[in-house]
Formats: sequence, structure tokens, C-alpha cells
Amino acid sequence: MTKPTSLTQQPAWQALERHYDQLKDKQLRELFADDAGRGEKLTAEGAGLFLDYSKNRVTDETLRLLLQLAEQTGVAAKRDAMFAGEKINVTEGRAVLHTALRVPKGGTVMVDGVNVVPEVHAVLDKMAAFADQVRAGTWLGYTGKPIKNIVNIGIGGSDLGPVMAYEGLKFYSQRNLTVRFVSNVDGTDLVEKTHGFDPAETLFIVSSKTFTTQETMANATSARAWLLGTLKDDSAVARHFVAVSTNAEAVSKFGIDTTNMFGFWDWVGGRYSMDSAIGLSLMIAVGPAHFQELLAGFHEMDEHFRTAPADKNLPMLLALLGVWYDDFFDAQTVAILPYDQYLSHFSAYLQQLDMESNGKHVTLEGDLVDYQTGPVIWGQPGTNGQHAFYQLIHQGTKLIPCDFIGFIQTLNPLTPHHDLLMANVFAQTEALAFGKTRQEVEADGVEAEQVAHRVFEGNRPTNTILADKLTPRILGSLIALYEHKVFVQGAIWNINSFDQWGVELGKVLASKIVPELQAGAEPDLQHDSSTNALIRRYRAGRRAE
Ligand SMILES: O=P(O)(O)OC[C@H]1O[C@](O)(CO)[C@@H](O)[C@@H]1O
Repeated sequence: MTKPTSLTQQPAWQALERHYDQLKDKQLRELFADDAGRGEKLTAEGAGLFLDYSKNRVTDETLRLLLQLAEQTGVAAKRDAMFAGEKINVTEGRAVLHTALRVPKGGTVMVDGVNVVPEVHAVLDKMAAFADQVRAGTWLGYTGKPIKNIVNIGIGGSDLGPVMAYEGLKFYSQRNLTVRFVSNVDGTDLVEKTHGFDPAETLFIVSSKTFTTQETMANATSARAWLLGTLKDDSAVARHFVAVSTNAEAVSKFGIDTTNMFGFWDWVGGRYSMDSAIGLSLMIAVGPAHFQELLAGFHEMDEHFRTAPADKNLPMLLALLGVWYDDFFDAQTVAILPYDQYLSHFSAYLQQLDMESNGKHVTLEGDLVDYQTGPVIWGQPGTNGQHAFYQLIHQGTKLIPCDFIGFIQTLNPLTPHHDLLMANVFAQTEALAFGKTRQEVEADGVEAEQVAHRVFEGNRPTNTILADKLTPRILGSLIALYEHKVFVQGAIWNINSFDQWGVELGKVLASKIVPELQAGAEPDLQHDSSTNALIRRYRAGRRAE
């Protein structure tokens, strides 16, 4: 295999380094003063989303060079390879085809010579039939009572997507059903999430791609014990447990009838799986029609990403701006700031999507990278964050590029809340970009020794993403926007965005330590002195309980 030119040797990268030296001290104030039309020019639209990226520290030249970098690193060809089902997840020898999950009926996506779209829709139809039964109260529990409570048991991609979208689309959900999500192996999670539930009215959805994940299996086993503690008959499991997995054998071994299993495929990565059967809990909550709308939004963004010219392509632009700060300004983090309470879990969802995908230190060829890869993703919904961490973004010493996400219409029109909320979006991005100069502070008549504290340097970059209203379709398109942003960045950095070996070592060590915590006699501990001492201290504490 011939190695591609190393990223830092690409002409566009080197030109960007030189360009950075010229631009790094340039103020957004100047950039806006130089071009009265900047705020309208540096925008793009697609799949129901409007992006204003004018408040970024870029000029036409920066954008030209970033687009050149995308070209020189072959982003378009890599994107086409993903959509075509090539095995771009090279360390696991798999295709990466979450985009096939939202191809409309009648479409074609070939994997190993088979069109997978009919299979995708067969599973969606099976999910819809089941969801309709649960919603109508005709899926009866073991004692003949209809199901009122749904508990999704899963972790990582088998939890974060469904919980984020369930919260995101709560407005559209059937309110007589209570839906909860158990993920943590901490028993508190299961105990608290089943608190107050009648087992005879409770359905567990065990969601796990592999059906071997320690946390999920422990929670599912304890949930079954909780159920049988009341219902006292193993055959009750069939009415109260369904599974979502790619591993039919393990599902059956756990005791769930595979007719109650909803499948998906190894070409769907965990963090890209919320629009597969992993979204079953969401579909039950919001109904199959809204779920279809969500898929349509994903697909619309897929098509935009596949076909829009690079300089108008939302995922491409977001990704390139991210690379600009990450690799040239050395920004370590990105804040995701949705101004919508329904998106309270959106940043947590993006943490896995982005950090598990692009938290990599070697290239596709296995060489150590000599540039920064994925940033730390974090955030909170506005306006809460403003009263917590925005101080540091405005006046701290770190550069934190932010994505502000807002909606023109609210789902809950309670005068004057929405105008207050959105005024804060516009005010924050304005304040971050333009700050407040010493002269302006002095003009306010502030005492001389107080002036420095009240100066805002500004020049803090932001993107603003606006959509008309938070609908299932818009949510789908927003998620796909970030999926593809992560893809483009991974393509530029020449890393594999689709494996996650970094989570393995901890898993292996934990399974080794579990028996050491549980052994009756003092085990022969072979760890380092810190780990040995911590284990001994824990064991001593447990004996004293
Ligand atoms: O769906 P599973 O197989 O239980 O895996 C859960 C999660 O564990 C991981 O493999 C590692 O954290 C994620 O990629 C995945 O989403």
C-alpha cells in the first residue's frame, strides 16, 4: 500500500501555516469593518438548516486554503467510498453505512453484492408494527395488563442517541407512556429508573450491538430478576423483554425469544446507530410516522453532504472551520450550545459521536500523527451555561470555538420566553465576536482601576445554526450534519473514525479486577502499588460493612 502524503506535507497545510501567521492577530471587528456584506456572505443553507459562519476568524483566503486542504486530502473520494459501502473501517474490515439506514424504500445500497435497503425497511416495518401495538395498549404484559413503562437498557451508542432524541422529540411523544433509559452499571441507575413501576406494566428493551457489553448485560440480568421477583414465572420474560442487537445467538442465550429481537448490521457503528433498531424506544415514544420523518431529515442531510459544492456544504464547512482552530490555533475544545431545552442531551450525544470517532493518535497506516486530531466536545443548553461557564469563554485565556444552535419558532409559545431565549443567542455571539474595548468601558465612566476587569477582548469564534422549528425532520438533519462533520475531519486527519480500540484496555482490566474484589481470600494482586493498595482498601471497607 502506498502511503499518502503526510498531512503536514500537503501544500495547502503549509500554506495554511503561513496564512495563520498573518491572520492570527486579526480581529473580527476588522474583518467585519472590511466587508459590510460579511454577515450575509459567509452563510450556507441545506436540509432545513441555516449556518452563519461569518463570526469565524477567517478570510476568503482562509476558506480557499481550507477547501484546498479538503481536496488535497481526498475528502470527496473518501465520502463517496463511504456511501458506496467500501470497507473504510480498515481496522475492523467493515463498511460504514449508517447512511443506508435512512435510504427511502426502493433505494439501492450494495454491501457484499446484496442490496441492504429492503432488509433495512423490513426491520423498520417490524419495529413500527411493534411500536403501534405498544402505543395502542394491545401489546399485553404477562398478566394481561397493557404496557405503560418502557425501559431502554443500553450504553454508549445504544443509549446516548435514543435518550438524546427522546428528550429532543418529547413534544411529539405519547404522554401516557413513561420512557426511561438505564445505562450505568451502578445499580442506582436501574433501581431509580424502575422506581415506582409495576413490573406487570413494564417493557425492557435490551439494546446492545454486541450483546456482550458488561454494563448492559448486568443491568438486563438484574432487570429480569426485578421482573421475576414479582411475576414469578420465567415465561413472563417473553412479554416484557425485547432485544435490539446484531447477535441473535447471545440474545437467545440470554433468554429472549429471537422473534422479539430487532436486528441491525455490523456496518452500523454503535455511535451511528440511533436511526437503526437502536431507536426502538424512541419510535415507541414518538410513533412510527415521526420516526420516518426523522429518517427523512437524516437522508436530506446525507444528500446535501453528497451533492452540495464544497463551499456551500454544511458538514464540510463546519469540519474545515474546526480543523482551522484545532490544528492552527491549537484550540483544545469545542462547545456545543443548543438554545432549546429539548436538546439538553445533545452535547452529551455529540461527545461520543465526535470523541470516540476522532480521538485517535495514529493514521490509517498506523503512523503516529504529528498534528492535533479530535477536540474535546462539551456544552450545555442555553441559557443555563451562561450562568456557569461562559465567563471563561468570554474572558478566560483559552480559545473555545462554539456552535450556537437555535430555532426561529418555539414548540411552547409562552410569551415572552422565546424572544428572551433567542435574544441571548444573538447577544452572546455578538459579544464573543466583538467584545468591549477599553475605550468603550472608559466611556461608560468606569473607575480607572476597574477598567481592565470589564474589557472583553472579543475575537472569540462562533457558528450559529438556525432552523425554523425543532421537528423530527430537523433533528435528523442536525444529527447527520455532525455525523458528516466528524467524517470530514477524520478524512482530513487520515485516521479511522469508525473503530474505538481506546475503550478496550479499561474493559479488559476491569474484568480482571472484578474477581479480585469478590474473592473471599486475599487475592495475589499483581498490579502496580497504587492499584494494589486501592483494591486492598476497597476490600477492607467492604468487609467492614
Ligand atoms: O451496543 P454495545 O455493543 O453494547 O456497545 C455499547 C458501546 O460500547 C462501545 O463499544 C465502547 O464504548 C461503543 O462504541 C458502543 O456504542
